[in-house]
Amino acid sequence: MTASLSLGWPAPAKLNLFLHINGRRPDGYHELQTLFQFVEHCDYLDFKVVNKPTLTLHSNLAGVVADSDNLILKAAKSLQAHTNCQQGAEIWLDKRLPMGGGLGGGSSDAATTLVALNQLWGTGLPSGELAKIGLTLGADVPVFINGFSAFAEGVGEKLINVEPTEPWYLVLIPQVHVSTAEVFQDAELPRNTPKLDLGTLMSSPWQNDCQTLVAKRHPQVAKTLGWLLEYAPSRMTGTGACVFGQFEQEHEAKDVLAKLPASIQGFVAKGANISPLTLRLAQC
Ligand SMILES: C[C@@](CO)(OP(=O)(O)O)[C@H](O)COP(=O)(O)OP(=O)(O)OC[C@H]1O[C@@H](n2ccc(N)nc2=O)[C@H](O)[C@@H]1O
Ligand SMILES: Nc1ncnc2c1ncn2[C@@H]1O[C@H](COP(=O)(O)OP(=O)(O)O)[C@@H](O)[C@H]1O
Repeated sequence: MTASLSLGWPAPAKLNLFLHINGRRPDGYHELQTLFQFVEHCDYLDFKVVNKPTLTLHSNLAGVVADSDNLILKAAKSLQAHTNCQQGAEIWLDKRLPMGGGLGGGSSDAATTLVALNQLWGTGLPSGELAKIGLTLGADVPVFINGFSAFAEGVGEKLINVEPTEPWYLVLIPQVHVSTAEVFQDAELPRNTPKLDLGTLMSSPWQNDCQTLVAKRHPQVAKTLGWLLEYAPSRMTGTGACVFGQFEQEHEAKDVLAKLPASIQGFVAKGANISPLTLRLAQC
């Protein structure tokens, strides 16, 4: 290990505890009201700062690094461009979160890269500036930079910190890919949930406006959600495909995980209002 190696930067998953679609903007994007909470199940990134502006990414999953569109490299390049930074980095990604499952892993990796390199390069951008850069990479990046559970409006960039309870979750991963773009293009997607104030939303039953449609288009999602609903209040996160059930105690969630048919994968993790990324940054 050398002094320039900085290890164990977490990139947590998020859940959308509710997700309402309030309308469609002229540019085609949808106006949302959603509640984000982190879960203590993370990708991990290690960084080695180098004194030239090269960026290299290694990963335990070959497919992740092969893609030059990788959000980690995009995030690092954007930070270099915004700050004129002449330093670079060698980055190692330990990918543990399923990709494209509505858990926000790619956005979280991007946020962790921005926060960590801003610290390690000494570029000193305030987190509001990092969030603006993050938003150009993905709608969910700002909430991961914000680092606190948040109610979000717009396309997800207007954030108000909130403190929902921190239950244990059993998250199930249906083996099907759900395209976010396809969900938002679907004619049957309900788009007219009225905008409500935060107090009303927090005290009303929580729902995901994409869930009925995604369950109809992807029987695997319907089957997995149906199974989980036998044991706990459960919903889909984001545009799917992952679903989560909520439990008061860790052992209750683990007992249900133990009953999971071999054909479905899942994990148990605690909800967290303070992001593990924020806690890691505080150690610097
Ligand atoms: C809806 C959420 C809730 O967390 O879904 P998940 O991705 O987590 O499942 C996110 O905000 C998703 O944000 P993000 O993941 O950045 O979306 P993108 O991949 O950029 O979106 C793919 C496509 O979906 C459509 N799209 C996306 C977000 C939005 N608010 N309105 C849209 O209409 C756009 O056509 C866009 O080109
Ligand atoms: N570092 C990354 N990790 C995961 N996905 C990435 C990454 N960089 C780019 N992507 C792309 O982003 C897409 C969305 O990934 P992810 O954030 O995990 O899902 P979701 O938006 O459904 O929560 C992936 O299908 C992949 O093509």
